[in-house]
Amino acid sequence: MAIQDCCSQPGLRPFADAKADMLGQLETITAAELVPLEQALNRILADTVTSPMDVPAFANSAMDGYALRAEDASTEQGLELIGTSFAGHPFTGRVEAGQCVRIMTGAALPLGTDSVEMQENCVSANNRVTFQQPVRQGQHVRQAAEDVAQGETVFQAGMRINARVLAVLASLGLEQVYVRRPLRVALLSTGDELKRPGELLAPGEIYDSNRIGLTAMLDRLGAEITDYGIIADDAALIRSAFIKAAASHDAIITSGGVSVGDADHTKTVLEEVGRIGFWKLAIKPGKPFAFGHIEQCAFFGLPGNPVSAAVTFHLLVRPALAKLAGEQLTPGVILQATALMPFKKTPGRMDFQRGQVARQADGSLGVVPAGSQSSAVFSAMAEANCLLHLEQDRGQVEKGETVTLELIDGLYW
Ligand SMILES: Nc1nc2c(c(=O)[nH]1)N[C@H]1C(S)=C(S)[C@@H](COP(=O)(O)OP(=O)(O)OC[C@H]3O[C@@H](n4cnc5c(N)ncnc54)[C@H](O)[C@@H]3O)O[C@H]1N2
Ligand code: MOO
Repeated sequence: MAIQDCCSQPGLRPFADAKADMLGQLETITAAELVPLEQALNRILADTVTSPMDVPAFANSAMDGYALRAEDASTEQGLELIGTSFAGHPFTGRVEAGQCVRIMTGAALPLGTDSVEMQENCVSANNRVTFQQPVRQGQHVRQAAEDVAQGETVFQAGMRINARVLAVLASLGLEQVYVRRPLRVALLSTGDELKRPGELLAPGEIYDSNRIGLTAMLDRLGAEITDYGIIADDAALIRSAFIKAAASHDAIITSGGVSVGDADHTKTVLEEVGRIGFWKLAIKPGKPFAFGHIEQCAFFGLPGNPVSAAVTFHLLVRPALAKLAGEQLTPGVILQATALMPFKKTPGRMDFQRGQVARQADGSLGVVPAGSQSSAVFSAMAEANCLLHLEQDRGQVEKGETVTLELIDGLYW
């Protein structure tokens, strides 16, 4: 008989249901601004991007060699060399039958030619070039509009501008781009026990690690962060911080104080000054996660346990911020792998255990736990490269069973 999970409780909200409910309650900001490309990295496109031009704008060579008419390549006495086309300095004349032009990679294809042969396959002497093999029509030519055609939709609104997108925007000649304004996010840690790294710890105190980790993730997502620091476990202080932050932010993110202890005020204050969307989910880690609103400001109360805070940020806050920002979120990479060791689990909560996945000698994917699965052990989290998605009703995973997992390496955290 399965041992009952000590922390499973009836009435916890299933993850998928809560997430869908949350996303349904969030409204996307509408404000957009025109920014120079130099400032557009990591911003969200507010508009569809259509190309103002063909890219490339002209047919050009993919090789250093000779431009010719393909059918002329077999001419025994070779072709007359009549000029050179450099990138940025096209050959301006017209090439007639029996003639060719020296051409460099990226140089415009001269009028009258249709193909390029790389110089390694040519012999050039006394202003004549002979070709050692037949030339296929159009070979080594990058045709106009081969990359992007004028008027073509290149990117949809909602795309996050990464370095690759930025380079494409530049290739279209765009100097500026319409993006949504950054989200304004207020961040705070609650807890009498918290000190900033560098401060001396009194007995019973610990360092606030959640805030710097959450700041780093929010930074990577391009949010404008207001750091409210550490707020003591005092309902009045928490209340005034929430009210102040709600007036000028799109979202408030807190960590700690969402459970049921005597010093846990976050959820109670949220109920008082705002509205709770939900509290307590059938997930592990992160059960006491609280979502709601204060006025128009979205509220995300993350549990204090560091692993719970990071995992619920990824599972819930990340998609919520995408909805607020109008970002089309690219789905995570979900894979199946074989458990190379058992993963302890009891039915009751969907469990996002931290794992290390790697390709095995036989080519299959195998996964092992990334150290302790305690939600207080963050060092194991730092070693993980994946999150297992173990269904709510599933029990212990035995060695050899297949599990679903999500890659987390290389993301924003
Ligand atoms: N009777 C019950 N107790 C608890 C339950 C429950 O259902 N019934 N749930 C447990 C679960 S699950 C979690 S998760 C935690 C969440 O608690 P809180 O959100 O109220 O967080 P705190 O109690 O304030 O802190 C928990 C833990 O994390 C440390 N912490 C807090 N903030 C930070 C920070 N910024 N950086 C680093 N570490 C932090 C804190 O010192 C505590 O050790 O509740 C369980 N209890
Ligand atoms: O939900 Mo808590 O995060 O299990 O420790």
